[in-house]
Amino acid sequence: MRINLSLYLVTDPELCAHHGLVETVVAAVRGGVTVVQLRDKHASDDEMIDQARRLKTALAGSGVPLIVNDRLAVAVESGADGLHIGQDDGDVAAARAALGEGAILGLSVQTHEQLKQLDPASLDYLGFGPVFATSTKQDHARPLGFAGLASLVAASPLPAVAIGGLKAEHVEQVRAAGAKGPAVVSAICGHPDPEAAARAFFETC
Ligand SMILES: Cc1ncc(COP(=O)(O)OP(=O)(O)O)c(N)n1
Ligand SMILES: Cc1nc(C(=O)O)sc1CCOP(=O)(O)O
Ligand SMILES: [Mg+2]
Repeated sequence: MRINLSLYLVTDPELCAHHGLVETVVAAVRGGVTVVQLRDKHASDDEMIDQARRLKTALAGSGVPLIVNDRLAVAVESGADGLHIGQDDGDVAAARAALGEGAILGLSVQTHEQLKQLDPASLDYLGFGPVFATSTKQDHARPLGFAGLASLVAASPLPAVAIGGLKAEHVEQVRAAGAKGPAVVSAICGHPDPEAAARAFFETC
């Protein structure tokens, strides 16, 4: 499925708590976010299904798809538009079979080895990271830098976003490396004004 990867928001429960999850996402979409991923490592499946349904309702008519992080059952049960999984989050083919052809399926990639092993026919996009070290994800891989990112993008059979420590000031380098756009947590969710924070990613282009 075609997906606009210009500015990809990944939510964080603590950072979104200030304004509220739905309010933060709606503001960020007003600011130009084109994809939203619901990521919550501690919520139960039922809590996450409820959050996903509330976000789907809030995003209705915006054209912005809702992706669920990690949890295939939550993505299917909530009626989300897709799923994002990492290298250890389960089988891509099984996820595609459960989601159906019309859903969006993304995969995290850190190395060329992983790129060679993936099946592009089952996937819609890739997430390359981290570009920089970030305190948002404690167990992240070794930072790629922009040179490492460019090298992965050049070998990628699929469109990709870059993630990890990215701020508005990095947009040009992200695009110059060949990624479709940045995927961002703290620079938007942790900002006092998520709408303005999202908009800033387009003003630097
Ligand atoms: C867009 C995007 N890219 C990469 C990731 C990281 O996924 P993963 O490696 O599975 O790590 P967790 O997010 O599950 O901690 C992502 N979530 N989104
Ligand atoms: C969710 C996630 N995945 C990463 C990866 O490298 O795969 S880095 C990351 C967190 C990115 O948060 P921030 O924008 O606040 O740096
Ligand atoms: Mg994961």
